[in-house]
Amino acid sequence: MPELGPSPLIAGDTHLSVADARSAIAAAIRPITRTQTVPLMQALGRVLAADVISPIDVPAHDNSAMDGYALHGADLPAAGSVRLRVVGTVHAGDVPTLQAQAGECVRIMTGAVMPAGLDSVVPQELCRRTTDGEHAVIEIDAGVLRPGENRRFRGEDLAQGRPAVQAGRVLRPADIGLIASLGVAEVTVFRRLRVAVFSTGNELRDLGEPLPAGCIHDSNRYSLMSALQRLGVEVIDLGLVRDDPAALEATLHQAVAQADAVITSGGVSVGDADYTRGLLARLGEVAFWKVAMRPGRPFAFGPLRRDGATDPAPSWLFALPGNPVASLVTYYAFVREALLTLGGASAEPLPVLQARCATAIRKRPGRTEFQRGRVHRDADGGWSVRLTGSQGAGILRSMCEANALVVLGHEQGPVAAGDRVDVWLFDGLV
Ligand SMILES: Nc1nc2c(c(=O)[nH]1)N[C@H]1C(S)=C(S)[C@@H](COP(=O)(O)OP(=O)(O)OC[C@H]3O[C@@H](n4cnc5c(N)ncnc54)[C@H](O)[C@@H]3O)O[C@H]1N2
Ligand code: MOO
Repeated sequence: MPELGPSPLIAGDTHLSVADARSAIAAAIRPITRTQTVPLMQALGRVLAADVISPIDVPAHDNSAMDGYALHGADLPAAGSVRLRVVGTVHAGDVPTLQAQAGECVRIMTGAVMPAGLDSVVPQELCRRTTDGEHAVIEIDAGVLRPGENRRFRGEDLAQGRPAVQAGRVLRPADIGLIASLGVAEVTVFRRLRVAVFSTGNELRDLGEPLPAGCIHDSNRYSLMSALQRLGVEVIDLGLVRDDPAALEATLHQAVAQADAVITSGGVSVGDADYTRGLLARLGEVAFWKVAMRPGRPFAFGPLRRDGATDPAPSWLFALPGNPVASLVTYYAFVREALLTLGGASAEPLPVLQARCATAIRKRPGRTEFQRGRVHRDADGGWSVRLTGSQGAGILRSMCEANALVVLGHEQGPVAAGDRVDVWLFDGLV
């Protein structure tokens, strides 16, 4: 076995900025190409691989947006009021054949096809219904309706032949409903991304195992697998691996044989038992290691070769630091979007909110800092953020209490109480 000890931390050796690290990952990875066709009700959360082209206009006809009376906009009065004779009724699902002349209107229900020539609908509560001899009549005052109001146009939602939902979309409930509105029962999606996860460290014990002195329960694998579940990928749980180069190498081989990406935590720093980076160098290539950020500085990324595999694409290793908060922060900062891209999704930038920082924060330029905070709404309608206690990289509790990460940029200096800071909302992240 070749020497796999960690490289020493050389004074002055480079740390990539968070932005450069994100760009390097985005430049390296290519989306998977394999697709499959699934019934619509199995498509929620999957990544659409081909545009859904609308086979019809939606709605298929001009129709009413209200229960009321369809009329000629030209009949609406500029002043005073107008009386219109009701010459028929149209329900949703009817195909109206009647003709309404000037001064006439038609009782119409929401969703019913507009009778030919009529262009406006007055909601029933905005007019008065009376009679004129044996005829029903409505009376409308000036100013309650503009010509053309409350008519929905044929094809205004979707036009026949145009893409209704574009490839790359992670399908949400509204997308499923929209595709159903086209009568489309199956969609083409990318195959599910396969992501292997394992934790490294002699001190780690799994759930259900006794906890000898000096040991801790593995938490990283559980938080990471949970984040991956939310992302909709197929999670391959490879458990715990000891700080033993041979065991780590065997597990990496096992991971690469099955997975598009591999996420490890721990063993990526400069301790005597930190082997992950050395293995990445031997089984693939270290694209970069060490990012100018806190927490999360020791983070390695690169491709692992898949010797003998029919698929020429590498498996990408994201080697996350062991400290529980550092592993989650690096997941949010780098891994989440990378996996979305790898799975074929068009990566949308994360929503960033600006909030007033309740307290001062010490910060020096030259690295990005992620602090755990709780964002809340102020009485004046603005947003404020308060840090959630101890920010140590191992303190998971302050992460649980947070609903956002305060992100202090690379060049930023100290923050004074009341300054505006960028925050990433967790609900946009996971
Ligand atoms: N001399 C230096 N020491 C350290 C540096 C450094 O630059 N020079 N960096 C520090 C930073 S920052 C971090 S983060 C950690 C990361 O180190 P590793 O990725 O090698 O992680 P470990 O040493 O294996 O573990 C760190 C810490 O986290 C606990 N841990 C690990 N895995 C898990 C898990 N699955 N669940 C829960 N907790 C876990 C582990 O017990 C350690 O306490 O290195 C610093 N040191
Ligand atoms: O980056 Mo270490 O990430 O401070 O815990």
